[in-house]
Amino acid sequence: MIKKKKETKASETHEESLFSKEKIVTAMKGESIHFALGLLMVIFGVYLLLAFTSFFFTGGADQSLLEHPEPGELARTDNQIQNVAGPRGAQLAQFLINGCFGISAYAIVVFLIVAGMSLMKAYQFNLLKWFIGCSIVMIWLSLALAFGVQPFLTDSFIYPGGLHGYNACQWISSQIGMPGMFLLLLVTAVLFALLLTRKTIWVVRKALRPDLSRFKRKGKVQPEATENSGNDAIHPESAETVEEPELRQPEEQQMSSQAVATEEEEKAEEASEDTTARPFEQEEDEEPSYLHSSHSNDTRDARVVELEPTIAEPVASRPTVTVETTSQPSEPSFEISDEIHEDDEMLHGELTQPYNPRLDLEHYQFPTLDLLKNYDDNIPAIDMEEQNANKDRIIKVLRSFGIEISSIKASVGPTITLYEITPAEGVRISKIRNLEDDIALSLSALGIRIIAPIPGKGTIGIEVPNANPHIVPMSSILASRKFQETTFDLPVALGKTITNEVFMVDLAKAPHMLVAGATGQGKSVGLNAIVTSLLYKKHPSELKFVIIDPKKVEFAIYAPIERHFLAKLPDGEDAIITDVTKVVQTLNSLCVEMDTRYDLLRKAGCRNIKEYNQKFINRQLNPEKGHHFLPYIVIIIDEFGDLIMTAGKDVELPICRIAQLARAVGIHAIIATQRPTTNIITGTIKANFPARVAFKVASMMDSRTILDRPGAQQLIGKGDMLYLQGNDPVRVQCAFVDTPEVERIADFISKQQGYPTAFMLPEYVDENSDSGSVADVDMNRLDPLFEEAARLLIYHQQGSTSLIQRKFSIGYNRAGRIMDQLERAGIVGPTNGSKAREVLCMDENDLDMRMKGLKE
Ligand SMILES: Nc1ncnc2c1ncn2[C@@H]1O[C@H](COP(=O)(O)OP(=O)(O)OP(=O)(O)O)[C@@H](O)[C@H]1O
Repeated sequence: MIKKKKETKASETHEESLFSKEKIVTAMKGESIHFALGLLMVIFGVYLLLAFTSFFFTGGADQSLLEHPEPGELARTDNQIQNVAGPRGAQLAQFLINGCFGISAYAIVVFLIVAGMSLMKAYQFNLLKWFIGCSIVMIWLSLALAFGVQPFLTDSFIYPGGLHGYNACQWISSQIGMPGMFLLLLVTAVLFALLLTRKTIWVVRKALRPDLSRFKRKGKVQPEATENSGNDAIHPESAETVEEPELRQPEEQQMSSQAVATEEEEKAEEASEDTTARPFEQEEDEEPSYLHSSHSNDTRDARVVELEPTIAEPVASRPTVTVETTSQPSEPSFEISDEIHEDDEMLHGELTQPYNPRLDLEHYQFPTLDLLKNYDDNIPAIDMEEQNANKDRIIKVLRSFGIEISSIKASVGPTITLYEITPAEGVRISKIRNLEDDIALSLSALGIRIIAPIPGKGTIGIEVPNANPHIVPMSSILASRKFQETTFDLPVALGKTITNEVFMVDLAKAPHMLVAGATGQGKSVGLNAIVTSLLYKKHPSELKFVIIDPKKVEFAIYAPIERHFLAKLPDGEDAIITDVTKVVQTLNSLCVEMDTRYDLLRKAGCRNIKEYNQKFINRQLNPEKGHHFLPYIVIIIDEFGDLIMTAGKDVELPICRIAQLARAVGIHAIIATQRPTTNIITGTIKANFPARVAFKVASMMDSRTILDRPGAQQLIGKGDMLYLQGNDPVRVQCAFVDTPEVERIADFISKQQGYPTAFMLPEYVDENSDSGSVADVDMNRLDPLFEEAARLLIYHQQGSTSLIQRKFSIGYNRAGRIMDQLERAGIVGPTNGSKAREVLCMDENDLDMRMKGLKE
């Protein structure tokens, strides 16, 4: 029995070996046939080359013989044909050049040699591409020559475009005229060039606009090389596929001068666009010899050292170096990976210029200053009488309390005059401070504020309201050089200081602002001034507002700019949020947005939005991996007190999260309240809103709540405010912008082309809310986008409805339905609070199987 088994086994082994021998023989035969065929093609190509070239010199003499040969004349040994390729070569040349394609028949020679070399495996070419390329060149050139050259060679024996070119050209010209023929040739040439290299785009652009400067990339990735490189190292046969010697340079070469690098990049780009391979000898010459030494049958000394200079960008320019050592007895593989962050990859190809976020709305015009009211005529001259009277009174009052002063200086602001007093020697500052009320009484004016001492100076300030205050028009602030030339990321022009200086803050640095003031003291105007100054400086692609207006009327004027500057929830009907439940959802959605942005920043290796956007602009981040230009988001919440009263912690918690974390990702909050009490402006909120704006408040307590000090109760209203950031508050007269002005600005913007919708915030699904069960989802009527959506989520490994919405430009409801179907199909997991759903399908194969199951 055992013996029988052994016999069977032996015979099987014998058969196997025979079989494999057969296979080898067949393979060898196949290879020989290919080689022989290739050789024939090359030789035939060379023969045609000789015939064609000789035809140009001898064709005239041979013409009559070729066209009217006596029977059997050409077959005779003493034929009179002068072509070096003999009568057959002359006939071929006569047929292919004059009879068919003219001079462009040389394309046949090129293809024959290319195809032959490829079959012989001397060089590797993509034959289909070469075939199509040669055919197009041949046909186009024959037309072009017939069109452009033939008319000038009327008495030559050669038809430069051949009969084909001549006839085709005649017919097309008869249909579309000579100019039409010319344009047709031009456009087909450009399209073909585009097919060959994307550089054509640049060349055409440059031709259309010569002052265009090419964005010099510092480096780029050749994704094909990156993807293949790992395999190349493991399978030597993959070395026979397309190789890019430039991409496999040793490190020193990588570090060569920028000029060389740029040249090489261009070469590499061309190489990647052209599938033409390099000769194998060339590869072996250029690559380190050990590159091909692996994976022979003898693995004892196999070493693979692979250099993948995937990225030539300076930060990530270090190539991944993988050293794999295998030996007998085998040693553990050893890998040194000087990792390049996946998202630091630079893109290449058609991306020749920095990304321009404004390009989507490239014709967008910023609002003009003439939309604002001009109050210039109203500025009153300094009332010297008033100034002298105030000075005398101050001196008199102080004297009556035994305080002598050595000098007094007045700075007249728009609504307040600051009297700067230098006390005589030996006068204690606290004494003056204690007399604040008495001085105010004797000056019989409200709103006296004593600053003792003025920070950084040894003087005491007494602020006295002007008898005739004048408003600070928004136009004067926005027209100021300071605003016009600002380099702030989010410039907020608040008004003018007491010394008539334009007062501006950078909201990006603020980074969150608390605005308080009793009713009617200028809060709404202040918020409008903030929004207006941002609208005058920012493009719709760079800034989005989330406006929360529980009073429902104050901010309705911004509704028209929804598609330009507003952000809203995917299912939000109005971009101006007035409903408390929507407020909670929106704030939570902003937290999701914040988390997503942090994720993007982390992947990109950036610390803040500015760095991130800069990288994106430089095309160092791959949009395919979810990267996109991030606009700043400014959240404006009016009547915050009302919200806290109705929604309490539901509002406070997300606000605090945003205030604590969102700065780096470009989300900034401005909250305004009439009631600056401690139950509304809690400790946590205060701690996270370092920039405070106080309009006049009702009591000293309120002032303390908002500014941590008294003073705001003494303001005079109408936009008189204190701005605190850091230690000392600055008194500012807020710029005035009234409703018709804002309406005009909104109208100006809304009339321009905008985005299709408002900026969509990510969805937020409340874990506790009663959402419909997925069991109810109808799987018999799958959405037409179901499969594509599944592939998208699998690719990104992120189960996000907003991703589906964005990619397919569909509404929230449809995206939500698709998501429910995906959950039901087991492709994504259940909702996961504010996070994206888990994708349960690992790859496309898995999906294909599930899809099959669904279709059955
Ligand atoms: N910066 C300013 N310059 C001149 N006048 C101003 C300024 N700000 C406000 N005012 C005047 O004060 C009035 C009330 O201002 P605003 O509507 O901004 O107050 P508010 O604090 O928002 O009040 P509420 O809380 O009741 O909405 C304005 O109609 C205007 O006449």
